[in-house]
Formats: sequence, structure tokens, C-alpha cells
Amino acid sequence: MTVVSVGGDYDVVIERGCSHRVADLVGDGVQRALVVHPASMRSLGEKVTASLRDNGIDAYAVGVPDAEDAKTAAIAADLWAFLGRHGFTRTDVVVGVGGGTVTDLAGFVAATWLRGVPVIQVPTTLLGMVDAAVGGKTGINTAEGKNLVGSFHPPRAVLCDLDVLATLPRADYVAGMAEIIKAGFIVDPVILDLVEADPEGATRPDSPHTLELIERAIQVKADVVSEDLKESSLREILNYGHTFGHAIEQVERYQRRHGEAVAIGMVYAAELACAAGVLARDVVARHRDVLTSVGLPTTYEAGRWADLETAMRRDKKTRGSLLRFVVLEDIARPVRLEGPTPEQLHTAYNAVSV
Ligand SMILES: NC(=O)c1ccc[n+]([C@@H]2O[C@H](COP(=O)([O-])OP(=O)(O)OC[C@H]3O[C@@H](n4cnc5c(N)ncnc54)[C@H](O)[C@@H]3O)[C@@H](O)[C@H]2O)c1
Ligand SMILES: O=C(O)C(=O)C[C@@H](O)[C@H](O)[C@H](O)COP(=O)(O)O
Ligand SMILES: [Zn+2]
Repeated sequence: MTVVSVGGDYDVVIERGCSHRVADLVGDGVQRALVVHPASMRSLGEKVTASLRDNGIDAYAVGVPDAEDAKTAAIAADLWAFLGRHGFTRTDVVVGVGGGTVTDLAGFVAATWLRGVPVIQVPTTLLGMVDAAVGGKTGINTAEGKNLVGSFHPPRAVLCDLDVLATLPRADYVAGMAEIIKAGFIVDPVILDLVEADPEGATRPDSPHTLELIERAIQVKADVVSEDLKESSLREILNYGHTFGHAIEQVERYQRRHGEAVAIGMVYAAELACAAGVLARDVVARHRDVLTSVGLPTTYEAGRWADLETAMRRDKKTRGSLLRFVVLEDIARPVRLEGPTPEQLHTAYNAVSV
């Protein structure tokens, strides 16, 4: 078992089979628990619910729609109604069992119910384990864009049960690698070395490097969020590749996996940094090489600039009319690029578009 402490506030437990430990972690005085899960994780959701009941807690499993369809105001409202009907109080708990979409939703519902009740996250995708479930960023989408409504609400605990990755479709596993590779580019280059040493292994949950990749990415996230929970500055580096990536997701009406969009977004950010004279060409090439080596996309359709730019202006890093990007000066040296010129933005778009 590995435990990563997030600033001493809560632990991320990484261990095969640890999802059965939710009941040990809910804390004293909890009478009710809402276990939120997607259809793909119904069996685990029900198992977690049963173990809570065995411990004398009135636990309820509630299924939500798959993927981004879960992250809507309507689904959050259904869950608030459920909590209200079942008399959930501030000493009760929400448990998210699923991928990043479910942990974002469950975290948001916990953050807003009675202005905040505890949440325990049981991420079941690679992306959920290394990124979404850790750090307390919660939220839902609106018609206008990605994660536009949300709150910072750290979990009480995060349980990464590596056994559950066995059923995750390969494309979803690979999508999670985008956030691991992101952690490599912004902070921890050993991650890039590990992926480059065995790219095929990096696409499988049973490779010799799986545990180390997961631990390193979680450590990067834990270190950053424990220094800057509310994204006043440092935390923005975790948004590397997300300005363009989130715009792709919105333009594609959330039919494209988050990790795939972020992979393209990182190449866009690297090309932008290169166009602005900040980043060397060989580091841009390393982005394409490492992402391609695990099967992630690095290009996007030409002719979509107007829609993408409109979506990028709604990015949370934007200030007034000033677009702001996280870019690299070098590997593990993230900086902000504020107000890139239209020429730089277009040069980068031309470089990623096909
Ligand atoms: N809050 C944050 O800090 C943060 C960080 C990164 C990403 N996110 C969010 O996370 C979301 C993406 O998360 P994701 O990539 O996990 O996608 P997801 O939640 O849509 O899960 C991907 C797919 O895998 C299925 N699934 C989940 N676990 C499974 C398992 N063990 N076996 C079989 N199928 C399984 C799901 O039902 C879904 O179809 C995005 O909405 C993104 O915005 C949030
Ligand atoms: O934790 C963070 O901070 C991140 O930016 C991590 C991202 O991987 C994640 O996708 C996050 O949800 C994006 O946040 P947003 O503020 O751009 O909506
Ligand atoms: Zn992300």
C-alpha cells in the first residue's frame, strides 16, 4: 500500500482492493451515505454501499448517466433532491465511485449540499486516480462550457483501488495517460523517461511501471494543490493543455475524451510557446513523440478556429479580454503566456491542424 498525504489534510491510498475500506474512512457520527456511480460501476457502487450498511450506515447507491452526461445541473439537482428526501445532514457523507466525471459531480454535490458535507472519492479510471479525484476541484458543465460551475471542496479521503483498472477500456486508460504525461511535462520529467522507456507498457494497468507512474502523478498533484488549493497562482500549472483541450471538448459536444483533448491541447500549448519564442522546437517534438507513442492524438481538424477561440475565452484563466495560457520554457519549467498575438495563436493552430 502507498499513501500520499495531501498537505496533511487527507490521504490518497493506492492499493489493490482498497475500495472495501470506505466504511473505515467515513469518520465518526455518520448516519447516512449517498454512493454515486455510473452504470459501468454499478457492481462496485453496490458493494461499497453494502459495506457501509454492514457498518450500520443508511447507505444508498444511486446511478448517474455515463461520462459527461453526469456533469449537468439537472443531475446535480436530482441528487440534491435525493439528499433532501432522505434527510442528509452535515454529518452525513457522499461517496463518488467512478471516473473523473462522477468524482467531479459527487464532489460538487457534496460541496453544495448544506454548503458542504464530506465526500470520499473512489476513482475507478486512471484519470480519476491520478488527477480528478485528488485536489478538491469539483464541478459541472453548462451549455456554455466545461466546468463553468463548481467549487473547491477537498475530499475526506481518496481510495485508488488498482484492481478496478482491469475492466477499464483501453482507450479510457490511454486517455488517463495524458494527465500523467502532463504531470511529467510540468513538474516530473522522470514520468516522461518511464513512458519513453516502455510506451506499450504505459498503456496497460499491469505493466512494471504502472504503480510508479500513478504514484508520481498523484505526488505532483498533491504537492501543487497543498500549496495552492484555490488556484490563486501555482495551481494553474495543472491546467497545462486545458485551454485548447476544453475548447475541443465543448466544440465536440463532449463526445471526445477529456484526456485526448488535453493531449492535443498540450501540443497546441507547446507550439504556441514555440511561436512566442519561449520554447525550443525539440521540446515541442518531444510532446508529439511521447503522446503518439502511447496512442494519444496530437492533431485537430482545420477550419474550427472561430468556435475554438470563443470557447477558449471562457477558460477560467482568462482575465477580461486577456487570454492566458500555461506554457513551458522548458520541461518542468511552466510559465504563463498572457495575451498571445493573433498571429501566434494562428501559427499554433495551423501547426496542430490537419
Ligand atoms: N477535478 C479535477 O481536478 C479533474 C481533473 C481531471 C479531469 N477532470 C474531469 O474528469 C472527467 C474525465 O474523467 P474520466 O476520463 O475518468 O472519464 P469518465 O468518468 O467519463 O470515465 C470514462 C469511461 O469509463 C467508464 N468507467 C469508469 N471506470 C471504469 C472501470 N473501472 N471499468 C470500466 N469502465 C469504467 C465510465 O463509465 C466512462 O464511460 C472530465 O469531466 C474532466 O473534466 C477533473
Ligand atoms: O486540478 C486542477 O487544477 C486542474 O486543472 C486539473 C485538470 O486536469 C482538470 O481537468 C480540471 O478539472 C480543469 O479545471 P478547470 O478549472 O480548467 O475547469
Ligand atoms: Zn484535466
